[in-house]
Amino acid sequence: MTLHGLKDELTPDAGRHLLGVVDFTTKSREITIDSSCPRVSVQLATTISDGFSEVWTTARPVTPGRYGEISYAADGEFLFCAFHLPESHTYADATEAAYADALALTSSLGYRPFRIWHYIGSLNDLNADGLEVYRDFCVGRARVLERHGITHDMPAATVIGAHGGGIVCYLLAHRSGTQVNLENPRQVPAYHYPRQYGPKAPNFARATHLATCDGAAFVYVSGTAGILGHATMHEGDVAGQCRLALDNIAHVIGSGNMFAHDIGSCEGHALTDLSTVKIYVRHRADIPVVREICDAAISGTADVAYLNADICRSDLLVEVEGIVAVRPGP
Ligand SMILES: O=C(O)C1=C[C@@H](O)[C@H](O)C=C1
Ligand SMILES: CC(=O)C(=O)O
Repeated sequence: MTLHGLKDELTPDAGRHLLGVVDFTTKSREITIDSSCPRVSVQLATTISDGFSEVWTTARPVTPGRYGEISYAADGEFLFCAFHLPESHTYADATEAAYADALALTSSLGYRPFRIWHYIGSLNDLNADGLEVYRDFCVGRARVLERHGITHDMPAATVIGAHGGGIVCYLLAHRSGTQVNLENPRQVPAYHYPRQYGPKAPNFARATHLATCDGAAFVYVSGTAGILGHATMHEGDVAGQCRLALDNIAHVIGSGNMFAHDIGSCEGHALTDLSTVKIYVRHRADIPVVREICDAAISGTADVAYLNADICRSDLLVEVEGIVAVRPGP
């Protein structure tokens, strides 16, 4: 399974099969299952030309399906699934129900999630009860994880604002790979964040290393911001936050952290090893500054997308996620 890339076209390479397609586009649409896999839309492009598709492919034939509100496709080793919650006055209950279905689906089919993305409209606005929408989402997610006894072992994740359209969640899961969820010694684990950030802490790893059954290996880096410990740093300074976010990623994927998590040959990776990067910038006017900093740090051959989006704390101005292809698969 691999990320075919951030593409304008969906044609997979010869011998590959579509597992899941995520359209970053200008309007929210219901999830469809066309041809063989779910097609998800995230309302995060300002113009059609800004849009792109995140295309996940696999070497094995894919079988699509639905489980309650969850659309999915699986090839026997990898699974892509997604759900869309319509705009609502509050989200905790609907998040709890949909997350429960997603975890029930993956575990009933014998898959383990290794990367999760969530895109949430009005992320920093207050819900009908006066709670920030992101914190409302975290309450719903926490209820399910606490019921499943999942306290520390969620994989890499991203929660980012969308330009509308309720909540879109999609995830990747595997059956027989070797998964190690990574933390960053310079940051408090999200699941230990103090209550000043919300009634229920977020729950995700800073990154996930996956060695697949096919001999490939990847590091999936969570949405990463300018946070040290649990505190936002460089308030009001988008360049400072961007440099710290990149430094946090460099620490997470570096040799010291690989060694600390007993991963393989403990080889480390650098920002120039990131092959696919999505960069989220709160203020559109800040994109040029962020682009100058990131383009200088990331390889010129990487697939990079810059998106104007809200971020899960109102004092955060930029967030970066990425993938390192440690060993390519078949
Ligand atoms: O709540 C999350 O899962 C999460 C929030 C942000 O810190 C970042 O996008 C990563 C994950
Ligand atoms: C807020 C954020 O980006 C984090 O918890 O990493």
